[in-house]
Amino acid sequence: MKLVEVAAGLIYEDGRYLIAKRKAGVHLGGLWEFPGGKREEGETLEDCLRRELLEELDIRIDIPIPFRIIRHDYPEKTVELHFFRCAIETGRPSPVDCAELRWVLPSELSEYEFPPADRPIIDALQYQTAGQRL
Ligand SMILES: Nc1nc2c([nH]c(=O)n2[C@@H]2O[C@H](COP(=O)(O)OP(=O)(O)OP(=O)(O)O)[C@@H](O)[C@H]2O)c(=O)[nH]1
Ligand SMILES: [Mg+2]
Repeated sequence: MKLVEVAAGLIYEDGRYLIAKRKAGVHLGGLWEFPGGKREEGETLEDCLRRELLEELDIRIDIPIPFRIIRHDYPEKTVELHFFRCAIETGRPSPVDCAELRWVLPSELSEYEFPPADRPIIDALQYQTAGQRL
C-alpha cells in the first residue's frame, strides 16, 4: 500500500498547543489535528513542515525539534507522521486551510477528537505536563 510521509507541528506557546480542525470532506474530515501535511518530492521533512505551516496557518516557526515518528495504517493508506516541537517565530495563526484553530492545554487535549494515529502523541504530551507538576 502507498506510504504517505507527513510532517506535523506540536506548536507550543504559554503552556498550550495549537490544534486545527480538519475541513469537512477531506480524509478524516471534522477531526482535530496537529497542523502539517504531506512531504513533496525533493523536500526534507523540516522544509515540508515550514511550508505547510506557512500555507495552512500563515506562520513562520523557529527551529523544529523532532519529537516522534508514528506509522499508522488507515484502510485507504499508510501514513508515517513525523511530529516536531516548535514555536512561532513570526505571524499570527489564521485558519487559512482548516475549519477552526484553538490553543489548548495538554489536559484539555482529550476533549477533542483526533485521528487514531495521534493517540500516542496526545498521551505523551499529557504525561509530560503531568510530570512537570510533580
Ligand atoms: N496534518 C496532520 N495529518 C494527520 C494527523 N494525524 C493523521 O492521521 N494525519 C493524516 O496524515 C495525512 C496528512 O494529511 P494532510 O491532509 O494534512 O496533508 P496536506 O496538508 O498535504 O493536504 P492536501 O493533501 O490537501 O494537500 C492525512 O491523511 C491525515 O488524515 C495530524 O495530527 N496532523
Ligand atoms: Mg494538512
